[in-house]
Amino acid sequence: MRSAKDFFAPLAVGAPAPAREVPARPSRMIHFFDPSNPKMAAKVPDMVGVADVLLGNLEDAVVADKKEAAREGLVQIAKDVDFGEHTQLWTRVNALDSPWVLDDLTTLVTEIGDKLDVVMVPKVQGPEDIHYVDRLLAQLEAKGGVQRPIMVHAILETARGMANVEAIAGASPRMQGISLGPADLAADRRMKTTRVGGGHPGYLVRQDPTKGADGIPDYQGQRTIFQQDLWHYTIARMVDACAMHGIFPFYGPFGDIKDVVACEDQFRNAFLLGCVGAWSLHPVQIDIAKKVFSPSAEDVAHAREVRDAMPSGGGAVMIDGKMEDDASYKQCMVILELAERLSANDPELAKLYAEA
Ligand SMILES: CC(C)(COP(=O)(O)OP(=O)(O)OC[C@H]1O[C@@H](n2cnc3c(N)ncnc32)[C@H](O)[C@@H]1OP(=O)(O)O)[C@@H](O)C(=O)NCCC(=O)NCCSC(=O)C[C@H](O)C(=O)O
Ligand SMILES: [Mg+2]
Repeated sequence: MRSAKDFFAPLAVGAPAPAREVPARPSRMIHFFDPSNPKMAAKVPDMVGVADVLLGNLEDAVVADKKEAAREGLVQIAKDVDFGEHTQLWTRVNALDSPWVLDDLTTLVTEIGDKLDVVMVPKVQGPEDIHYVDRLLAQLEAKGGVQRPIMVHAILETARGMANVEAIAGASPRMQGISLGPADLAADRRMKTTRVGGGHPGYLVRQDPTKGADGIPDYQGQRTIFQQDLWHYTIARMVDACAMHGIFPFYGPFGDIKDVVACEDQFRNAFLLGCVGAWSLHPVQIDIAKKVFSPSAEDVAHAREVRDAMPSGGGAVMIDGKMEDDASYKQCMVILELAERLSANDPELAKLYAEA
């Protein structure tokens, strides 16, 4: 076991010291692009300032014979594009049991380490996977002369990873956050779904049958059905693990690109449960995430009203017929801090909130 005293010591001589706090930068959407796809790659410069996070994906969705092209493409994009102050550059490397990941990490950290904010690691099974990446990143940072520590983001997409989620969240000061990977997790759990995220019409609760005049339930009569959220338990547990360790939880992909309504619902459920962002797979999902993961003007106005009515943050007051106290004050402060952080990057939001 590592001593708590050593937790913030670099894991290689010459590597930058680990971050003591996770940088709280707006990350409402992690926008995936395939760096080996010339059309997508060409769009990256125009997405700077539009997406909070641009992620060069090297793993699933990139076929085996394009793995090297994707890696080299990402290096070129990172060298050519100025990502500015408000857009982060992330990558998703190949899985730790794949033949590509060692070259992914070696190439990316030594060639573009100073431009990479976060490395997303898929199919993380336990804290041992994070320890491996942590040490390797430190060695490569030292070798490449990288000046600030690259953060690590784990994807929760195996039953074992799920069982170890708290240990994964706390495995290293590099841990920036965790995303739900619903497609791989469903397969690993042997769930009987075939989708990439979202709900399922078969996962439902049905209203009780009404009784006829004879008191006998009418099993064949009209009954409302309520579709349930397949991901509630998983997201809630991931959110708790992240909150416990001061890192950020994210919903992952929503594969039905055309169903922008259900995508917005899925993202909003995650936002309300505590997630700070979601993945966008197609440009159309960027605006959905931006809308959902930014607090509404009404919520910001209400949060301000509560804060102003309780300057000490304590006591109990009535606002619009509802009791507000220390606990609702704290929730309001979560909304206000997020609004402030987003406003610093987004003048339109700043104006909206100022006028709220
Ligand atoms: C889903 C897509 C395959 C759809 O692509 P396409 O059919 O080309 O869509 P459009 O015709 O509507 O595209 C219009 C133009 O926009 C460009 N485009 C599309 N997607 C992107 C993008 N992500 N970034 C930038 N530009 C994009 C197209 O090239 C078109 O350009 P033009 O012709 O010049 O107008 C495609 O969107 C896609 O491949 N998306 C990414 C998929 C991905 O990354 N998947 C992996 C993440 S999900 C996952 O791994 C599962 C998870 O791990 C889990 O286990 O749950
Ligand atoms: Mg996956």
